[in-house]
Amino acid sequence: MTAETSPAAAMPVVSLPSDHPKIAAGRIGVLLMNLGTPEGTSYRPMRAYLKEFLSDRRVIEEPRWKWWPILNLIILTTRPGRKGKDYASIWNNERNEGPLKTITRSQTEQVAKRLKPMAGERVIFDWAMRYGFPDVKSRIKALQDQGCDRILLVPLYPQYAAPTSATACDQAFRALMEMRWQPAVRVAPPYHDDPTYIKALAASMRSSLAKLDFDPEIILCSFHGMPKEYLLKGDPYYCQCVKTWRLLREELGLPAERFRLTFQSRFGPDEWLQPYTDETVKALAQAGTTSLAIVAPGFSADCLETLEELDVENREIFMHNGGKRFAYLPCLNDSAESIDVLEALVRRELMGWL
Ligand SMILES: C=CC1=C(C)c2cc3[nH]c(cc4nc(cc5[nH]c(cc1n2)c(C)c5CCC(=O)O)C(CCC(=O)O)=C4C)c(C)c3C=C
Ligand SMILES: [Fe+2]
Ligand SMILES: [Fe+2]
Repeated sequence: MTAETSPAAAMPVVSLPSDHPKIAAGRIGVLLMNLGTPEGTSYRPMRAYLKEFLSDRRVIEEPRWKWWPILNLIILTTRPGRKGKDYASIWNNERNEGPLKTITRSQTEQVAKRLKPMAGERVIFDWAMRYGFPDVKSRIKALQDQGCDRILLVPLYPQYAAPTSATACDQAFRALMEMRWQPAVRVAPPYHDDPTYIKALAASMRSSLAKLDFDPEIILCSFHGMPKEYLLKGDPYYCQCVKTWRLLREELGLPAERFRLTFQSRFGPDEWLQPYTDETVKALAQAGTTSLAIVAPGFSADCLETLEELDVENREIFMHNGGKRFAYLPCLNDSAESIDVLEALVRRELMGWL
């Protein structure tokens, strides 16, 4: 006898109101998140992108009253034009987007393909950008609309930093703040010392080096920089970069003087993590190094900071100061090794959910 038919139950029957919304549930979302890229290379989209990026308190920690005039009256008048030209030189004209977007989309599609046998229809893979589009909020909402009541966030940064990994998660949590029925959320941890990542980097470097017609005297291992103050306040980024560099050096069997750690992309007058990539390139060339290669293991995908800053600007610095042969070794991008890394990470972090 069920509760509904029991004589004791002159009690009300449990039923949903007819206008109760039908909410899909039972699926799992995996959201790969990278930094972002402008929507175009002309002044307006460049300005919009830089304004969103450089207004983020995770990126620039200066007090608002101090930063607002610098950003709005100085940086946003000159930088959009100058950086727009740089973006134009690396732009994917076929798709009309920055390479970071093209590569992140491809990484997501390939990880989804690899995990299909395990994930079936239950797991939905998607990707988002912290600044610009597709934005994190709308993709989280889209996952929820498709029935994802569990979401794994995957910041595509091997080394954790507040201005990258944390701000991507902040944006995801802002989306959750607007939800009545929040999905359960997991965040993939940094993978700076994951053996799959180190082995993938070593394999990729060996194959890129084998294609060169010279054996570089020195290889720079260049990471994106950040203000030194962030390290002193407790950001683990620097230490994780150092560990990646050490493990990669050991994996490649290179001595420290031949495989050197540097930090690029300094912005503003404050001291950033040292040694600086551009100053090291110049000093090496001036001291007589004639052949140099640069690799950037902190970027999961090639972007402005690698294709333009390293392969164009730093190449020029090296050549103008007496260097003869220069090579930029590409990021893992959407190579099979890169997908090995992401597949292992996602598999591990989905444990217990699937
Ligand atoms: C000004 C402060 C910045 C901090 C701190 C910072 C940290 C940081 N950034 C990356 C990865 C990327 N940064 C990229 C571009 C970029 N970075 C900054 C500033 C800071 N980054 C700016 C202003 C820009 C835009 C370009 C420019 O105007 O110079 C990119 C490339 C995006 C693309 O579309 O190609 C990446 C990737 C990391 C890992 C990091 C860590 C501390
Ligand atoms: Fe940056
Ligand atoms: Fe840069």
